[in-house]
Amino acid sequence: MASRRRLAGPAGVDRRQCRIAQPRAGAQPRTTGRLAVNAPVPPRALAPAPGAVLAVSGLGKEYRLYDSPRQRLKSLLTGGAHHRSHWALRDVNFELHRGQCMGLVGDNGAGKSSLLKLIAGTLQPTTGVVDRIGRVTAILELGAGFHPDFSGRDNLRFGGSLIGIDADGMARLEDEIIAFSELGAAIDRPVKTYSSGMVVRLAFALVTAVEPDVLIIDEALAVGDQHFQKKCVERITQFRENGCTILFCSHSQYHIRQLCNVALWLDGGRIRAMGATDGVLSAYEAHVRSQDQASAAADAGSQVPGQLAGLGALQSADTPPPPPQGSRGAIVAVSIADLGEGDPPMLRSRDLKVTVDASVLEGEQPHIGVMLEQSHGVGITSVATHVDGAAPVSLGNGLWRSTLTFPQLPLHSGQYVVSAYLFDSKGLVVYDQWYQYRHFLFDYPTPTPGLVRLPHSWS
Ligand SMILES: Nc1ncnc2c1ncn2[C@@H]1O[C@H](COP(=O)(O)OP(=O)(O)OP(=O)(O)O)[C@@H](O)[C@H]1O
Repeated sequence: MASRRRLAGPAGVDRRQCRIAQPRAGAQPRTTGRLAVNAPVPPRALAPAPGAVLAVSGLGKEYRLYDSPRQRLKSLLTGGAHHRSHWALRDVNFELHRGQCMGLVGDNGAGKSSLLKLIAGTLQPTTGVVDRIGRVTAILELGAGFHPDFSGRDNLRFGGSLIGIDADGMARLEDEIIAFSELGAAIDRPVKTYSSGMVVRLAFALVTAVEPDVLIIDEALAVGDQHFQKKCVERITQFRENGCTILFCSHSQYHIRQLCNVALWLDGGRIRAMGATDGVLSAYEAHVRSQDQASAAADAGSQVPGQLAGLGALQSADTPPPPPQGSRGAIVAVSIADLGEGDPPMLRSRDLKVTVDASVLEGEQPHIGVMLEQSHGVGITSVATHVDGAAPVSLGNGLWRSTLTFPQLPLHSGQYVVSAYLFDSKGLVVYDQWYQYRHFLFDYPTPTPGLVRLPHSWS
């Protein structure tokens, strides 16, 4: 079922040993459409190392920018260079093995989507190679490949053929795909009558109907309602447990921490860090915080020192945020016991006791998480009921409560902030979050340098 065809939206390629670009030593630039394909000799072996299912070597992507359509036409007709060059990716190298799940993070414009499209094969590299083994399925622009005048069912058959599901395969899978999409009778209506959520459900159900060897997901969890998100995360988790290799790009650090064992941070088209998820995300979060503080300082005017401006911006978050739209649950209150007066208030107790109240739809069993940070954004700890084998207590009428206690809070004097999270029953989907909601001061009588007071002994 090898196929070189591409679906403009959800894309899939079913190939054994699929290679996107073959570099030739000393090759002259070859022009295909607008893209010059001139892959220099990559720094490493071309074939993935034993056990690797994906190898990216010396990968680069140049976009050509024209000032006007006229310049573009002139360039095509004369072959001359009438463009400005923008390198979205430069010299990207990594390998992924079977069962690895890699989260991709980076600022807007860092090159994440370009990298995923190059790996999926919907974009050609300017330099370097991508070597892949087995069936590669990409969930990029969900639903973009559907024809609006055809019914959902017709689109399934057409779209399925593009990702390597033949007529017999589709006959076997159709019922399951329609059931997952929950479209019911609407499956026989033209796609142009669907809401965007319905299109997304159909597209996700189709492209994940057959488990791939490599699954590429670009922000798929950001679309659709929470019920759909939950089903997506469960399916992705199942694939991961079965040994599928996953590349997952998301602005949700929570989902990356949940799903991925390695992470890659792209910065200005280059790899800034790659390795165990926690280390890479911590470094990336510190970078995001320093950017936030710099822009808060700029907003607050030059008379406010940088860090104080950042704190001011964080404290204004003490107003409860509105519940997320179409939500299956929402946090309704977050309180800290024994707070004094002042802004921020002083914690009068030695213990930190945080109570989170949440409301969820009937039949839901939620979980609750709490994150504690220094107020200028240095993380201290995150805990959650599902991780600790605990559960919130039902107060009736869909209301739930968890109280978290840190006895003898082992921190030094300083200003701290609490964030609260509401999760689904498996701790996979974030229903609601009150990020950096409650600030407080803590006073420890003996001033010593450091972040925490760890239990310790001398000998
Ligand atoms: N078709 C294109 N033509 C020209 N420039 C492009 C094109 N697609 C992307 N770019 C540029 O390449 C850079 C990387 O874009 P890309 O979409 O890969 O980044 P990203 O990390 O996915 O960003 P975001 O998080 O905002 O989606 C950006 O500067 C972008 O403007």
